[in-house]
Amino acid sequence: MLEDVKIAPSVLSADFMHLADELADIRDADYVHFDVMDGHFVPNLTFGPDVLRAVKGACELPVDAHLMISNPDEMLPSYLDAGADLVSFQYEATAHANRLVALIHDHGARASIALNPATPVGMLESIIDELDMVLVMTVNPGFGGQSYLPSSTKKLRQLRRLCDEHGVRPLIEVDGGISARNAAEVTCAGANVLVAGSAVFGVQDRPAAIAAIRKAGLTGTAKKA
Ligand SMILES: O=C(CO)[C@H](O)[C@H](O)COP(=O)(O)O
Ligand SMILES: [Co+2]
Repeated sequence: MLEDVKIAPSVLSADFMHLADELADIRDADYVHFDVMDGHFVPNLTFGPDVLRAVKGACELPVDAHLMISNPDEMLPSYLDAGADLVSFQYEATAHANRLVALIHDHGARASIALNPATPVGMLESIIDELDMVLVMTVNPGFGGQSYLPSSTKKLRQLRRLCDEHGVRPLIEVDGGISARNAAEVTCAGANVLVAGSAVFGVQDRPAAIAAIRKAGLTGTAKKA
């Protein structure tokens, strides 16, 4: 059976002055990707829990919160209370990954760990069975509009192998530099949730951009099957 490909446009690249209209434009997507940056873990600052709550109220898509923050242990509850449906925290930002995964599950949300490009997938060996998703950063986090790091493709295959060895099938999300041009490459390597910021919000026709990325991604899925 062919695997589905989910599209998660990142509001990092949206027009913040017209966020409600921007969200209406991506209703064909599967998630809204919400990048939280704190100016410490990454050299950029974006939005907090109140904006997440507003986004949640203005759109019907599940909110896929990506926390690029140094203190997820302290801040995670605020994002869960604000309505995040799926939460990724960065592996590099905590010594208590298991505790955070349990906290997310206790709130009824889905739990994910994000790996920076320099963090090997082997770090997930002892926790992979507990995860609903793994987010593979395909650029160094902090900014939209960067180019896909080619080494990510091999890493996705390694992650797929790790999941196979454990007999688990978490979602595999790729984030950074994804477009219709490389969607097939990443899905063929194992990704099934594609974050796209500039490739969606950087063009006029967002529904067409989402459809093009999905179509290209499905081509890669078919090759893998
Ligand atoms: O987490 C992120 C950056 O740290 C963003 O989700 C990502 O960069 C999306 O933007 P683009 O598709 O333009 O690369
Ligand atoms: Co992100």
